[in-house]
Order: sequence, then C-alpha cells, then structure tokens
Amino acid sequence: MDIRTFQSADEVAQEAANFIADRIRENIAKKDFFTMAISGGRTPWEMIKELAKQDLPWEKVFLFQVDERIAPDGHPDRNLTQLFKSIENTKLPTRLNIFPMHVVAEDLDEACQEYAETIKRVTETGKLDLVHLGIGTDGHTASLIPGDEVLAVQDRDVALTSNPYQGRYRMTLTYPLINQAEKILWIITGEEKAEMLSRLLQQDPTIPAGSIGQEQTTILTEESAAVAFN
Ligand SMILES: O=C1O[C@H](COP(=O)(O)O)[C@@H](O)[C@H](O)[C@H]1O
Repeated sequence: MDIRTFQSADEVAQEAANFIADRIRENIAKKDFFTMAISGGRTPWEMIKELAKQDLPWEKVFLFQVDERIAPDGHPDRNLTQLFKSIENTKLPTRLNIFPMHVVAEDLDEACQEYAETIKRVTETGKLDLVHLGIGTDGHTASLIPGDEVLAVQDRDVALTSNPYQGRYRMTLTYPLINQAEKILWIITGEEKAEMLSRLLQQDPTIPAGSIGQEQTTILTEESAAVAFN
C-alpha cells in the first residue's frame, strides 16, 4: 500500500487527477482502453474537474459508477447528477464513455445484473483498471453500509442495499468486484475522517472499509485526516 499526505484537499484532488491520468496513459499504451469506477459523495468532484483539464484520449476511457442512490434522473441526491455537473463545460460529456447505474429501472435486481454484465463485457477480464473510493464517518465505502446485508454479497458484482441509508436505497459495486480491481485509489480528506482512516489502515473488520484489499491500494489524504497515524 502506498499512502501520501498533502496539506490541503485541493492538493489531494490535483494529485488524484494526476494519478488517474497516469493510469489512463499507461493502460492505453498497453491495451488501448481504460476502465474505471468513480464513487460519489462529496470528495470526487474537484478531482474530476482537475482530471477533465488533462489532454487524454477520452474516447478510450470507460467510466462506471461505484454506487448510486435510487432516485429519479437529475435528482440532486444522485451521484450521476454531481458527476455531470463537475464535467459540464468540458469536452468530457461528448468524448468520455459514461455508464450510469440504471437506478430508475422497474426491476432493480435485473438492472444490477445488467450493470455487472456490462462491466464484464467492457473490461473483457471482469476486472476494472481502477476503482476510486471514499470513506464515510461511519466507515462505509461505496454503498457498503454498516449492518446491511449487502456486505455479505459474494456471488454478485453489483447489488442493492437491503435497507435505505440516509433516506435512500442504493445500488453498489460489491466486495468481489472492488477487490479484484487492478488499482484502488482512496481519497480521504477532512479531520472528521481521521478515526476511520486509522481503522481502515488497521483493516478493522468491524467497518465496511476495513474489508477492502490493500495490496493494490493508494491512499491520498490531507494532514488533518492523517493525524491519527502521523
Ligand atoms: O455515501 C457516500 O459516501 C461515500 C463517502 O463520501 P465522501 O465524499 O465523504 O468521501 C462515497 O464514497 C460513496 O460513493 C457515497 O455514495
């Protein structure tokens, strides 16, 4: 595992964008395409804005969602709505291949299965080149929520939470798919995340983030979140 600490959240976002851009160039040079999944919440959007400034062969980049709230298209609760906001007025909406989770489907179980099949088809191996993750103050990551049955899913790559979380059911990539990714990139900023960052590093099995593999992992964090291990 590689962990790097920066002075501010802006520096973390810039470094994360550079990290992803390097992986995009590397993979495109090797196999001519790149697949990644991006989390939602609060932290990814500055990183995405920085990434959008880079001159990259976006047509060869395939972007999936790590998780999504079950809510109507365009709703502010949706991670996809925030993603589109962060790339508006850039060349990405027309060039990047974006695969939204189909959370307005009538049959959501079927939508999960279809999303998993699309990931298999596009990646060719079933493994994403990069998964970006964040962590909540309760230790959740993606929509792998403390106490939810979705934590136990081992036979599906995409699943639904069994209960609403912060008012919404969620669709999420599950442990088997996340842990197979070639690279896992955590972005953890804010002093309120310090305790969970420390428990993540100890692979604390009582928080969902503690069961994410660490071998292929890079953590980018800021000083205020890193107090517990510095
Ligand atoms: O609910 C969510 O929260 C986590 C953590 O978000 P952060 O912005 O505080 O890092 C996020 O990773 C997940 O995708 C999102 O749905």
